[in-house]
Amino acid sequence: MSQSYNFESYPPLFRPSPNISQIQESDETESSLLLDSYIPVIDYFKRTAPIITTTKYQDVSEDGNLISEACRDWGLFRLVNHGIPFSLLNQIEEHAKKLFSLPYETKKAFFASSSSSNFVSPISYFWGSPALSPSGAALAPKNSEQQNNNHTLQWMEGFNVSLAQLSNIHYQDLLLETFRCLLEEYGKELCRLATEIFKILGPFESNYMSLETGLLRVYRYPRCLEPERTWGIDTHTDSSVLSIIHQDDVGGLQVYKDHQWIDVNPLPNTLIVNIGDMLQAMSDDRYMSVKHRVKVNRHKERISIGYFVFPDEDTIIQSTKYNPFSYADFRAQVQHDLKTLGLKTGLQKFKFS
Ligand SMILES: O=C(O)CCC(=O)C(=O)O
Ligand SMILES: [Fe+2]
Repeated sequence: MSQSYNFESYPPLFRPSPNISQIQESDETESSLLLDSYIPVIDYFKRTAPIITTTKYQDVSEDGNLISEACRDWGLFRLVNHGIPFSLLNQIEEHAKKLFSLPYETKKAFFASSSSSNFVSPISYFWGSPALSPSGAALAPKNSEQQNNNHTLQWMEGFNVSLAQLSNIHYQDLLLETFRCLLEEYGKELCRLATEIFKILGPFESNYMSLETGLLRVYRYPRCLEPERTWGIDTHTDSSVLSIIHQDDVGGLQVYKDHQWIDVNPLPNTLIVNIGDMLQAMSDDRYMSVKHRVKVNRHKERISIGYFVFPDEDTIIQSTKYNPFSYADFRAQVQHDLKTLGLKTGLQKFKFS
């Protein structure tokens, strides 16, 4: 069943233009390829179990374990039995829905940092592009709120949450303060998971992943009248070491594998773990950062929560495949590419020629 629209809460570019008099409700159903049943599912309690024989993993190395095989084959896996209470995930989702349904102007104002009072909000609001400047400011089109003249516009809005700064402040508003506490708790859980997974995939230098850099992204992908012409998030790889995603039951995430796009259909109480570009480089391409994208939906909005963790920004990453670089170098390159080309070229720029 379709949800009702709440256009006031949408960034202006996401509202239908006045000359569309009627919202078309179509009956089309997406054909799902069912290939997602091949995506590796790891039980957290059996995470380091060696793979003996399965039809999916023919080429098992001697030190093979479930997680490293999945990261080598797919660059992504589903994690079940992760120990994060279902109720915590539900509550974050519920609070996020309430916040996203506030008027657009209120959301912008709620999370704005104030230079007069030196207040820097650890939570910022953004829309139209997942890319932010290093200071956390949104890169969404600034002067085009009434007109869609930006072909890179992506159909999403979100809250960007710096975990290192989240415990430094308390919001006066009860909804915001509860949201902050829930995110703080969730952040701790994800630090625990990321640390464990990083250890299993290593050994790596300890500075190659710095929990201090951890951030959460809480996304809403609003309903879209033309889902075939728009992406929630277009094809990309994550710049992180690791990314851990929780999605609601709407679906839309797709992963690229063996020349085809596969729906990562939602499974209850399951997290999705992605390899990012940094882990690809530090593992000498043993693990690959996986291409993925997010579709939008005509009938339902979608909520997802991503955790992203990066290397210490000045640590030099040594690799047999890439020129030595720091995460700060990589991020500067990405910002430059986004500004000049409108897309991220990523690790390619650092590869030994
Ligand atoms: O919303 C999702 O499922 C994925 C988000 C994502 O790919 C990202 O933030 O990099
Ligand atoms: Fe991503």
